[in-house]
Amino acid sequence: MSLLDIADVSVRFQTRGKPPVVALDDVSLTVRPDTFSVIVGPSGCGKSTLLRLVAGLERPDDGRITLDGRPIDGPSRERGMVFQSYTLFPWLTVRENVMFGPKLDGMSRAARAAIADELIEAVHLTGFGDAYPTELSGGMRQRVALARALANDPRILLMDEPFGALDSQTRQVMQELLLEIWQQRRKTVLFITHDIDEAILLGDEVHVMSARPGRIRSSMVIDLPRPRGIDALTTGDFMGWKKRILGLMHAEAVRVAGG
Ligand SMILES: Nc1ncnc2c1ncn2[C@@H]1O[C@H](COP(=O)(O)OP(=O)(O)OP(=O)(O)O)[C@@H](O)[C@H]1O
Repeated sequence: MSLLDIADVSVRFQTRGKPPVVALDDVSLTVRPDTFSVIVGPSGCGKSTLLRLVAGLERPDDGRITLDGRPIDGPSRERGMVFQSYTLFPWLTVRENVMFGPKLDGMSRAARAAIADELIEAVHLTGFGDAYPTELSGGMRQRVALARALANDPRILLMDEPFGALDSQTRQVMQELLLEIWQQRRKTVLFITHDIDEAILLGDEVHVMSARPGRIRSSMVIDLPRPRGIDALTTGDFMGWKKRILGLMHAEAVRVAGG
């Protein structure tokens, strides 16, 4: 049983005076409810394009995408987004940013304040509710973005390289936080990264994409035990998965380089 169904999807971008860019070529994948799925692939393979389709920000040229059996025909807060460059509303405080969706839904002040308190605590930002985004570090802003997406109680969380702009230490802290939140809430997540460690650490399923035109090259179920933490990175099983995915990515890089 799948929640998200991506079936035979292709995307071509028209470019002036040149042949169209085939960003995605016949991509199919399914995401089961309450699972964490990761798409990993080289730069330019179409990862962001795929996520933008699911977000409803773009439409496929061929194929179809359904959530709960219903076609996706535009953005909706049932699909929460956390992107690398996702900007918070700078004129709103942390608390107001988190409460933004529930307020649009007409939720009472008390109910949305309760949601904001709970989520601000869940992302370890207790005490920062009245701060403005400009007063926060990059990692803290991404925590707010995550809390804001969760406040809408989305059917699926779409994350496009959300930690890509962070330094490696902050990135690990964010990965642990996301693992903790996922363990507690079991949201369905579709996460994009080009970082193999991140993909294995977070994912129940990892889909490896080929270089352009983007296709799903291989899909695997990562059976590392949960709950997971950063210490999983050094286990033998982790290394086994890493070797396998590195091999796939390397073969792809060689193919593209014409080797
Ligand atoms: N609007 C557009 N017009 C023309 N080409 C585009 C457009 N958007 C994306 N592309 C091209 O489609 C391909 C896939 O882009 P996409 O951003 O989805 O890749 P990606 O895997 O997310 O890359 P990265 O990891 O570098 O962010 C790239 O070659 C890109 O240049």
